[in-house]
Amino acid sequence: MSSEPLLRVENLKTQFFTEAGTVRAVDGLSFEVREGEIVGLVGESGAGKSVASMSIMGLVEAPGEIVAGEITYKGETIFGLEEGPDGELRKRDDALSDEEIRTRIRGNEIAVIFQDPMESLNPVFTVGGQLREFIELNRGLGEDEAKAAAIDMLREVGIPDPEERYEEYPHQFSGGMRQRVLIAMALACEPSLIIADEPTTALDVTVEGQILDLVDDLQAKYGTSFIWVTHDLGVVAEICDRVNVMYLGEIVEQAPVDELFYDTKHPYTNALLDSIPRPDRTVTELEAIEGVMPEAITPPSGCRFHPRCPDAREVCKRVHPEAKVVDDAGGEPHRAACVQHDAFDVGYDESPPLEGVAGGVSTVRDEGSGDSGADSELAANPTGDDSGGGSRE
Ligand SMILES: Nc1ncnc2c1ncn2[C@@H]1O[C@H](COP(=O)(O)OP(=O)(O)OP(=O)(O)O)[C@@H](O)[C@H]1O
Ligand code: NI
Repeated sequence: MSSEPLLRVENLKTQFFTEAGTVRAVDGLSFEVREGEIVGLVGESGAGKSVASMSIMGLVEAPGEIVAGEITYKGETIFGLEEGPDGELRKRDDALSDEEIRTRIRGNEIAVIFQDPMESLNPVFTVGGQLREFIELNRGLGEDEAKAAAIDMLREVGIPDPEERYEEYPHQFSGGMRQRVLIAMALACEPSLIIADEPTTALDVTVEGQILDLVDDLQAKYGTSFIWVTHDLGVVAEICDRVNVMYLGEIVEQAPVDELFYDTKHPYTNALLDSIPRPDRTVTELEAIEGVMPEAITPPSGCRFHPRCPDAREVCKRVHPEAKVVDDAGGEPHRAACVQHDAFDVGYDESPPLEGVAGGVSTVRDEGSGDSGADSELAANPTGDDSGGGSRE
């Protein structure tokens, strides 16, 4: 690869030290974002998408901690660990300080948009006032200039009558309009990267579609890169260039968006695809993925998806696969963490199918079967019982 990516995340591990145990929320994440790209982070609730986003922003709070990995942004190390003289982990000398991240990176270089605009907007101040103040602080503009810039931004994100709306309070805006305000705020400092954490999840589909179109337009105009966090592959299809599918803190598949949809390499991605609405299927045919995602405190041995995987074999209980290149998609690596691919060579083909788990059961349940015995069994005891002999690292 000739040019350095905008953001590079390598082997990132973020854990929460709770009374119940250590939550391995992000467990060895590696991906990159190139200039002008929209990169998806997709997976079910609890996959670690938000914790990954917070880690990149330097916003992980106790009892959470980044325990491994390196994050590089524009060639600069914004996070990195090394072993100190007593073997303890400490921040590397060349990594930015918290102060530098707060003043130089957050907002100016990397901005974030969260799902709930009411958490980011103060209900007692006008929308315009908040946007103006943000621009004043971050761009060093005077009050009048900042106000003009704020009104321009409101217009830019498609808010009608921006001069009048400037004087209104957040509760006077609809959900979609509030989300547009947050996009305006994120764009206001012309950051190179915006991390959007499910910003359209709470909106109805029509409004969601409008916001996605807006982001597409703004992305083309400003060349801003995005990390788009979502549980919805439909959203991914609409705006992402490349996708990372996450399961229990790990990336299980990584590919350009068309490759992911048309040449899916991981059974979990397949299951996610089966669970999105499609015009050719009725609602009763549409099914959620069987079972529930296990807790990140005690992830299953071997492949973490094996207790829910229709393709699982004995070997999947033992071998923990790291995502490997399984296909070359026109010069773009297509990675998957599944031992059924030749790249793994651990004897998947000879390994007997697993009994008592999802092996051989279709991901799409029969209509009306509801919570049948078989399904509940799949959901039960997802951690399995063989903790010995695993090559989990
Ligand atoms: N403050 C915390 N303390 C303990 N565990 C936490 C904390 N924050 C997150 N976790 C755990 O980290 C894991 C990953 O959570 P995260 O919020 O990143 O998931 P997510 O993929 O963003 O899910 P969602 O789609 O629900 O937003 C989960 O198991 C969650 O319970
Ligand atoms: Ni989240």
